[in-house]
Amino acid sequence: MALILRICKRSTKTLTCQRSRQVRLLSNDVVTQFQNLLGESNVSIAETTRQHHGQDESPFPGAMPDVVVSPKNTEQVSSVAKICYERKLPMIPYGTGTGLEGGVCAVKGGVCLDLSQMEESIDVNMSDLDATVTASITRIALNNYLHDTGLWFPIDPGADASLCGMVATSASGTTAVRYGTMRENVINLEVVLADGSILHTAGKGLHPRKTAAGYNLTNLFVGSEGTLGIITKATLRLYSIPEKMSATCSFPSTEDAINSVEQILLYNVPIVRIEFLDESAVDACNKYSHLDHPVQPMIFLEFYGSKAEIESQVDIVEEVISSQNGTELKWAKTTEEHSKLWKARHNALYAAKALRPGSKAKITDVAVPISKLAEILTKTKEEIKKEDLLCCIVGHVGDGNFHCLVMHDPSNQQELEKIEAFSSKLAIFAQDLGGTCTGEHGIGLGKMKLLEREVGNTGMSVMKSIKKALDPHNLLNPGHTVEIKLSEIVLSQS
Ligand SMILES: Cc1cc2c(cc1C)N(C[C@H](O)[C@H](O)[C@H](O)COP(=O)(O)OP(=O)(O)OC[C@H]1O[C@@H](n3cnc4c(N)ncnc43)[C@H](O)[C@@H]1O)c1[nH]c(=O)[nH]c(=O)c1N2
Ligand SMILES: CC(C)CC(=O)C(=O)O
Ligand SMILES: [Mn+2]
Repeated sequence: MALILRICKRSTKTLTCQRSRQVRLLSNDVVTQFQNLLGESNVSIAETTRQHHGQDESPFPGAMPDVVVSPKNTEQVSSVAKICYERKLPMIPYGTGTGLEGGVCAVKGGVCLDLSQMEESIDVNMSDLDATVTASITRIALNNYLHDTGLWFPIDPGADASLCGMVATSASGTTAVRYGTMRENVINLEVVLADGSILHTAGKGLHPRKTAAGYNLTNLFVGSEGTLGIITKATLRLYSIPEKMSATCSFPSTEDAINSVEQILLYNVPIVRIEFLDESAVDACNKYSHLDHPVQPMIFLEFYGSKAEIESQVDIVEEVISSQNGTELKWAKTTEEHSKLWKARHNALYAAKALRPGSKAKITDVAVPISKLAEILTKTKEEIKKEDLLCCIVGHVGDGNFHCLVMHDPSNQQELEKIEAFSSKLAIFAQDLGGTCTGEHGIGLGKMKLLEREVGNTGMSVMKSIKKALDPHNLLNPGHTVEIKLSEIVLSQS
């Protein structure tokens, strides 16, 4: 037991001095081994490269890996994993670094596998409405490729993330209310496991629309945040590109806006996007994206379908919003206006940060059952006022999911503590209302305790058993999501 305690203490120290850590975990011969395998230009120990790969778009301070390798195909990923497994080196998969929960921060050093340099391949089955992509393909690249086919992949987190990274974080975004999240849209995955073996979660080369064959291994990897395997290929559902129209509507209060959303959903209107912005978010977007909306709570809506279908949806929506004191729908009349509207929504993060130049944004991500949305938003607004926070709220309210963007000075400890407390309180509100601490951004570095609170001891112990079964040496993205401690590894091996 004494030995175990000593090991744990040392590992904590390594963690806290990550940023200034000079001594690398790697010996030169490992670097040479990677160079022989991948070619010199695909292995980097340059500080700027390591820094870039140890940081995502979250406010977490980055943590550099010891080396960044750029495998070109699945076999090379597998060979890298075999080396890491043999030498017990941490492996951190890197997609495009747009994550918002510190997922790529190499908190225990190790080998970053930059998958953006993998050979690009998109294999489309038009008649089956699916496509298989390699890990370097981003969602915009896929949609550009598909453009002339009349098909698209609709899951839209705003950022041009890699599709396999979106699988890894279980991403969603503005269109989930109609198309679901990554969870509902992945058919099969190719995954390199910790020891380098290659798994096809739904069987090699298979792409059925449904399956009841054994455990759902595909979904096990959705939201696994690099901690269970390295996703090298994903087979995804495609849809036909519909006709679309967008509009906006302002409300005197948040409650009126949210009541409208609830009713629109209850009337079963097949809305494709229904996004909420509070008055601070409207103000920020007006300034940043040169819009002129009244500074009041708003919803942005998008309708898909034929002219007649859209008309019948709009009839219901107009009736609902007028009963909730909403303004008349203001339509985006041209393609440019349509793009400008959604671009402004997707740039909400940058708009919010511009309210306080030089600030960072703490981003919350709770989701609650729709019936509790008005209640949690009211409580959240009260907290924001009480704590005097500079905060914008945006939300995929059709899914009961919203984000507070709280601007702060990361060097101001007092401010940081206040914001962390606000963020935890909000997550606990959500859980107590039957919701979750993360609708789409993941657990990453900051929400492990909240995950425990959410799934309970038994849930946690099942998650840890899965982690131990697939990654017995805790090499895959250690320090994130579901952590098995050194003591548990030592005990389980003795
Ligand atoms: C402005 C803006 C707006 C948004 C968002 C970001 C930004 C910058 N996001 C978050 C982000 O786009 C989302 O988390 C992506 O899924 C991350 O994909 P990357 O390829 O960038 O993964 P990134 O490289 O950031 O990695 C994220 C995590 O996944 C792991 N990972 C990456 N690729 C992997 C692979 N091939 N195999 C195994 N593990 C892998 C990493 O190890 C890490 O833990 C978001 N998200 C969302 O859901 N809804 C939204 O609305 C938004 N909006
Ligand atoms: C920075 C976040 C607010 C990004 C996001 O999830 C969104 O814009 O919906
Ligand atoms: Mn979002």
